[in-house]
Amino acid sequence: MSVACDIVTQEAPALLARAQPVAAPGPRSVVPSAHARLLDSVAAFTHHRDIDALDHSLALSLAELAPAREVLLCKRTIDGRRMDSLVRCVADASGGFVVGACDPDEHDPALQPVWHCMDGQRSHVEVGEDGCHRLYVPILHEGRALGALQLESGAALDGARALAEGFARIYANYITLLNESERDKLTGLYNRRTFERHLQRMFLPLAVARRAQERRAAGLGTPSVWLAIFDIDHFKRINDTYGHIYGDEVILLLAQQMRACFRQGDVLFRFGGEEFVILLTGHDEAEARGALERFRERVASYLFPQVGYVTVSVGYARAAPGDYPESVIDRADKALYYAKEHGRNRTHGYEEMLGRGELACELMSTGSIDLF
Ligand SMILES: Nc1nc2c(ncn2[C@@H]2O[C@H](COP(=O)(O)OP(=O)(O)OP(=O)(O)O)[C@@H](O)[C@H]2O)c(=O)[nH]1
Repeated sequence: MSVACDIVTQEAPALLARAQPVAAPGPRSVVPSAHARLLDSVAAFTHHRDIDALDHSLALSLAELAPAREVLLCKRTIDGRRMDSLVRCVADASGGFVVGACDPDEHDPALQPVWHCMDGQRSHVEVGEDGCHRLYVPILHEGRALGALQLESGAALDGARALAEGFARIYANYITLLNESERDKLTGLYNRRTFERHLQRMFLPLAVARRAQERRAAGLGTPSVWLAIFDIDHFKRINDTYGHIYGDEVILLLAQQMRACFRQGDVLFRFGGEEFVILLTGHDEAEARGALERFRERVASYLFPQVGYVTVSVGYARAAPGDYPESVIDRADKALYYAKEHGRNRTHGYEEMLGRGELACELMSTGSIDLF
């Protein structure tokens, strides 16, 4: 089986270095015992505080210890309806391993057995007609499948089953803790420190190719990535009038409106306070603007308990491959500032405003333009 992968450049070299085979076994007393190797692997992968690095390390540890010529680690979204991420670790010709992150496609027939393993929540071994042995192990937490592992080998993998199940249990506990650290506690949206990783993911070549393919099938052009920033208008007044508990409830309900309004592939963040960010794709500026305007109107017509009607101002900008996260945030922020300055409850795009010459004039008159 083969699943196309983008190699993640930051992590792979370090992991590859660790994956090189030992040249020759030394005297028996210095060869680490199986237990010591196992503990070493667990210590190595639970050392990571970054989820991508953790996923790579788990796949590599299993490939080395099982041993397996290929390990897939597939995870699904919190609502369980889509695949969220896929990591593939595969043996290369030199005896080492290559680890890469992929853009998962739940319709890919090669991934159906992994998907079924999550639904079935049971591990099992299969031997294919090609003589290939495959072990499937779900990653379970509190009765829910967070994802699944697939190990592939030319030899029987029954002996690796307990090992993979044990790793899956440790991983489930650990990833739950890490997930909590990546989410905003009040809303459950991603927090700011995950933004850079999500922005990079939007530009993985396979993610771009897949979006382009979906769009072509729908008769549309290749989409761009857009970053939008929302800010609740006069939120201080809400807090001052109704108290912080009602203020928090507005934030919570706004996050629910975001989830209900945007598409599955769009990524939602709370950056802090009453500031929210969305990474969304749109075929052109009009499409991105349309999605954001729908959201703004939806919020404006929603009756918040006790507080009444609340509005948001929106600024957005196009994100290009290689953009520094701070630069694209800064562009969207300038458009948001313009929306705030021109009456609030409005949506403005950085490029559209630059095109009309509005933003440059505005920023020069307020003295906030960056010349360098
Ligand atoms: N309830 C609640 N309030 C928060 C939270 N984080 C920030 N705030 C409050 O949000 C308010 C933001 O006020 P400002 O930055 O003056 O902005 P604003 O009143 O929304 O005005 P504009 O943005 O100009 O429309 C402050 O009163 C903060 O104390 C939070 O997590 N919960």
